Amino acid sequence: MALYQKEVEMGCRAVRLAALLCQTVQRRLLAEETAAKSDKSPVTVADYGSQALVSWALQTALPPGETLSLVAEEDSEDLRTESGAAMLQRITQLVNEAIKAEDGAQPAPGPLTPEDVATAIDRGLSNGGPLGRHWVLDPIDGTKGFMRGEQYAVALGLLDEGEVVLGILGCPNLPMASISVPGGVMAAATSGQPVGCLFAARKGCGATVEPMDCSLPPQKVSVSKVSDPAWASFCESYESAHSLQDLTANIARVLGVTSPPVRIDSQAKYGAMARGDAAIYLRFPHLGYREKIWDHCAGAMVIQEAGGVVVDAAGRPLDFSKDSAARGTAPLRKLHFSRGSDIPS
Ligand SMILES: Nc1ncnc2c1ncn2[C@@H]1O[C@H](COP(=O)(O)O)[C@@H](O)[C@H]1OP(=O)(O)O
Ligand SMILES: [Mg+2]
Ligand SMILES: [Mg+2]
Ligand SMILES: [Mg+2]
Repeated sequence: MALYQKEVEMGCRAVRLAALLCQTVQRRLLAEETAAKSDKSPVTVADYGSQALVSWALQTALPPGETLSLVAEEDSEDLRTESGAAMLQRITQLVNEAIKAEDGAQPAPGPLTPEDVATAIDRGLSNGGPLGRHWVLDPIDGTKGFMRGEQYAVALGLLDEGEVVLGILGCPNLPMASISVPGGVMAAATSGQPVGCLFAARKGCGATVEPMDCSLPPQKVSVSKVSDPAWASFCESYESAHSLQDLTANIARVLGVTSPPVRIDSQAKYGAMARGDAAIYLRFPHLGYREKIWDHCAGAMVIQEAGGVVVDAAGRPLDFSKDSAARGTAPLRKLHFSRGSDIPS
């Protein structure tokens, strides 16, 4: 079997399963399904449920005795408090429903308990690092977009000896049709093509996209061939709190970019760019914010395998292998992306 083929299959199944749960929650998003973490960022039952499902699916796909190493965004601390108990119950119910919907059966030896779900979530507490294999997960990247009913991604990468070897992006609300059309996402969503994309990239093997609903086979994707910035479109965060939009507007102006920025949430931007919907992604977080490896690992791999380049503001490649006590952090304070290295930093 081709290198990492089994891992791609494991990862795609895990991401599809998680996306199923996210779609269920997004359809009936209720106030009580949302909470605020200690850093004040929002978290929903779907963030936790998605992480529990990916962790459970990956662990059960490993040979008996092999332990999963997972670096993931969420942990069960708040769910284990008295006030978190009801949320944990709800997550457990959603997780079991998603497993049943996929398989038509509950897992042996029976439905997962709240304790099983909390344990699955906490499997994401690995520190990662340069040795061995580590899966890297953002169970919902773009939680704010998810809560608005817009774009988000289930983002799963795999590090092997410090190198990213797999990237899988489930984007349940991204249309299969290009969004670089007048009317953008809304127009693409009503074009008759399916909505919901699964991007997968394996080191040295290129990147593919297929509909989340499996209605078409995977097809190869490649980044935009536009080399003149005057014809390039650039994308950035929808949330101005996540990136310095004044700065990116200035950079775009200096480059001669004429079209307005495409603003969508999450690593869905990397997916859209991998198939050429935009040519440049500029991201400059506000001072003091530290990017996490799960926010870029899968997306950067998809872009690289689609022929693009992802670098930090100094033009250096991103390093996802730092083993850190402050889990998951990587030296990505400022990030920009382009097909070449011609953007001033
Ligand atoms: N203050 C912040 N600055 C930059 N990025 C942030 C900030 N707060 C959250 N994020 C992360 O930004 C990403 C959203 O990307 P975008 O801004 O491109 O839509 C997510 O990874 C989100 O985390 P989360 O995974 O919790 O949603
Ligand atoms: Mg978050
Ligand atoms: Mg994120
Ligand atoms: Mg997240």
